[in-house]
Amino acid sequence: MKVTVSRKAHFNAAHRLYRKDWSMEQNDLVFGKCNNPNFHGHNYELIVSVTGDIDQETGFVIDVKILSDLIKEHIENAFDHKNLNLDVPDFTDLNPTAENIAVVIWNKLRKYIDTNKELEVVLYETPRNFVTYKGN
Ligand SMILES: Nc1nc2c(c(=O)[nH]1)N=C([C@H](O)[C@H](O)COP(=O)(O)OP(=O)(O)OP(=O)(O)O)CN2
Ligand SMILES: [Zn+2]
Repeated sequence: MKVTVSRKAHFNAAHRLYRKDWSMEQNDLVFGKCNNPNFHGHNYELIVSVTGDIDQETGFVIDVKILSDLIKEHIENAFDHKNLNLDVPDFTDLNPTAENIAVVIWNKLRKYIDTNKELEVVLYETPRNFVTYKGN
């Protein structure tokens, strides 16, 4: 019997969507206003879900406090009030799209979640735009 436990979190961050190897014109064409050289910001909303069997002794799939602490330490502390392009090494050579941010978050958390449990990341960049990554 598999059960999913989810924890919500959020962080504010600035970013610019562009490729260093493209001209300004090409970046404008593809990324539009998101290519603003002065950056722009989002209030990101994150939902991290862990799916697995219920431990018969504790009744937990995963202790939500442990999940919350993992998100705080590895995601919020790294991303909150940061410029993703300039302050976060993961995006030095990776465009900080919602898709790429979700994959980076998943990879950061995966190593702390038991291998017999599944991990899913849902990242809202705006109230209407969100992406999902499950590791494949
Ligand atoms: N596939 C993706 N497309 C876009 C991404 C992305 O990460 N993945 N990101 C952006 C920009 O970051 C942009 O800032 C998104 O904002 P916006 O288009 O303004 O989104 P809203 O939901 O606020 O806008 P409405 O159209 O008013 O709903 C663009 N594309
Ligand atoms: Zn944006």
